[in-house]
Amino acid sequence: MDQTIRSNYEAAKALYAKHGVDVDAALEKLSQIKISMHCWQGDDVRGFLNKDQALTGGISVTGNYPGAAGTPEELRSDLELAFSLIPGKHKLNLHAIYVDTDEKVELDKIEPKHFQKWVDWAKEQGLGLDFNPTCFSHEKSKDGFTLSHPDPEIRQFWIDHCKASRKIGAYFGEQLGQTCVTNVWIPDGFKDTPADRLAPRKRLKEALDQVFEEELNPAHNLDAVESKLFGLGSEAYVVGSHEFYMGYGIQNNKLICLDAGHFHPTEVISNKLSAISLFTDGILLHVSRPMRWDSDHVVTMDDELIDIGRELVRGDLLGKTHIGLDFFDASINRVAAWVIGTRNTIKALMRALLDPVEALRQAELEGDYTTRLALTEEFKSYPFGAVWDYYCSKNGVPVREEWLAEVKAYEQAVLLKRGEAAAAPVEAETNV
Ligand SMILES: C[C@H](O)[C@H](O)[C@@H](O)C(=O)CO
Ligand SMILES: [Mn+2]
Repeated sequence: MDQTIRSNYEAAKALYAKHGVDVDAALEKLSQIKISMHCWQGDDVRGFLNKDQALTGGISVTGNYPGAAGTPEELRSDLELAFSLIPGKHKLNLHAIYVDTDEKVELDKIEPKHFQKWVDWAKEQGLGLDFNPTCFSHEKSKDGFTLSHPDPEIRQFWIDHCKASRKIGAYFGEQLGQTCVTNVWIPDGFKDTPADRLAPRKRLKEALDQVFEEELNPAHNLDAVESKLFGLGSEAYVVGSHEFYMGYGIQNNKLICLDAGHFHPTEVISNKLSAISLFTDGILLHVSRPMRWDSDHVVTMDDELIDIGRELVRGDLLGKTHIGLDFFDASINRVAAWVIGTRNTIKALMRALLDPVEALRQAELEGDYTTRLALTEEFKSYPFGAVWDYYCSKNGVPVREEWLAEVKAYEQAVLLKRGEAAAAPVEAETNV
């Protein structure tokens, strides 16, 4: 290891130790945290099942940066580069549309065998896998409803798809020896004020009961449910709202998924963690960055990311929280997007682990809010960068912005040589 990195680390360690922070122990803890990196940043949420199908479901990717992955091999190659630039061993989060098979298979008929190549690859790479049914970008979701659709046949199609997805999740967990989280998110909702808010929610509740009917080994698969406030074309009403899934998750022992972009603009998920943790065995996060709306910008080191890290550490929630990422930006190099967002998430957790939590708690208990604020502010300029450099170097990944040269070289050698079709911009869809 570079001598400057080591000596900067030693100096930083001594400073943190003055406030009772054991930096080596913090890094050991950090190395145990897995981030579930989402595959869909690599190809603008297209997948390989119906590649020509427009992205629907009220989500949107904008930008036309060249080099989007067009095949599973390309996506895996891009992921390998991204993971090689991120410290630690992590997980990959797959969506059902990322099937890797020559067979023409429908969503309600997918099986573990259609994902075998992903499993083999994950084993080889030492990665865990998470999973999601894809209840959008499909002919049967074109009018904006899936599990809560009034037509029982269409509803059944999506129920069968979600059931099939859970079995794939369980297969991932069993094969890889790491629990898979299978997260159900559906776009169902109305553009304008509904006449009946209750009926679709009743249908969704009943559909979910069928989806989760079969008991699966929780060591292999854990189910999660993800709420949303609104989407493009579902501005007035979303069937699977936060209150709906809070109730469903708590009543049925499902992980509640909190996506940072799925709430009112002044609402933050960091402030929900401690409350939800008191009533559930586990939580799933979709760390994202909303800008004015659920825009899924790449995660940066903003106040909310720092607060999410703090809440997980201070509430001792790391053991029960599954940390997933959810952003998709097609206006910048997609591998860089993964690296920036994932490194930031890990770095925010490291910063939280380096906070003088005991001293802050003590000050708060004593009503000494002056000390609480003073320490919090001073720690913002403590040398966490030196600790981060050491952690990256120790984990054999590039220090500071050195990773960018590798991404740029890959862009020249690989990404820019890919077909133009793969890089065409994806337009926003609206349910009209
Ligand atoms: C592609 C994801 O499943 C999707 O982004 C979902 O998690 C979501 O957040 C929709 O807004
Ligand atoms: Mn999400």
